[in-house]
Amino acid sequence: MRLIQNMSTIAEYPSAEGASKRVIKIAVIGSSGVGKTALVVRFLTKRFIGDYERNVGNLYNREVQIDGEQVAIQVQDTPGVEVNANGLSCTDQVSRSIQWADAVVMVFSVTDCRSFDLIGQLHQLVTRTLTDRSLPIILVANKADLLHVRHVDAQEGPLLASALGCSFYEVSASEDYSQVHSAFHRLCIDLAKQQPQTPVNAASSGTEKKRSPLIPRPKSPNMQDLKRRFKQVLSAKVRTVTSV
Ligand SMILES: Nc1nc2c(ncn2[C@@H]2O[C@H](COP(=O)(O)OP(=O)(O)OP(=O)(O)O)[C@@H](O)[C@H]2O)c(=O)[nH]1
Repeated sequence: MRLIQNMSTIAEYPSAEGASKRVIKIAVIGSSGVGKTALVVRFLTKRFIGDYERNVGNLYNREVQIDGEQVAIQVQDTPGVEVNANGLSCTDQVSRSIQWADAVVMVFSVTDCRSFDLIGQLHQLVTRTLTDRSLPIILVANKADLLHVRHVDAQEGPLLASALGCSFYEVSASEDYSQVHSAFHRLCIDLAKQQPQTPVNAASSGTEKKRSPLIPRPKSPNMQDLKRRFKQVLSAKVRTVTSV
């Protein structure tokens, strides 16, 4: 897989106001060649780059606007899962990504029945991996532009998604940015609503907390004394002037 030059890798996301940015972590899983990398890059850069090397698992970082708020998105592009004699391949790496993620995007290609047939097992892998929590999962059917080599009927995707309790999106990473954007964007909106924003000062900076303006600063006794004496001198002068 080719690394995209204009994507930033950001470790922390402090904003100017001192509050940490929301970080949304998404794992993208599916068979090899279904267009996982193409989808991730399309969502994050708006560009379709058709020629990728086989993905071994790359993490993409990007800041995007969600409902007017600047949000840091991290997307883990996982290696393509295949069925082999021992079951599913790459399950360790994919399971780690699922554990790390706040949401999972399961992808199949409408041109590849095997990628569609694998979705049930991938969904089981997600639920087996997450024994203590559940997370939002969406099902994405990619390569909708390839009508002449379509092998998965249009109604099969939505049926499977509703059986698994997922939202469903049919998209073409190559032809339609808006479809890809709306699938990921919807997921990000739902996640952003779920996650509370934590102030960076309290959580990680180690710097002293800002004093609340409601709590009065303790006054220096010397300053108070000086002010009192200054007032006394002034009122004595006023008395002197009026008595003349
Ligand atoms: N026509 C068409 N081709 C696509 C689309 N999305 C991806 N492709 C092509 O499908 C091939 C595989 O895309 P990748 O994004 O590398 O797929 P992947 O799932 O990341 O594959 P692995 O890295 O092997 O796991 C590439 O040649 C892409 O150009 C699409 O929406 N339409």
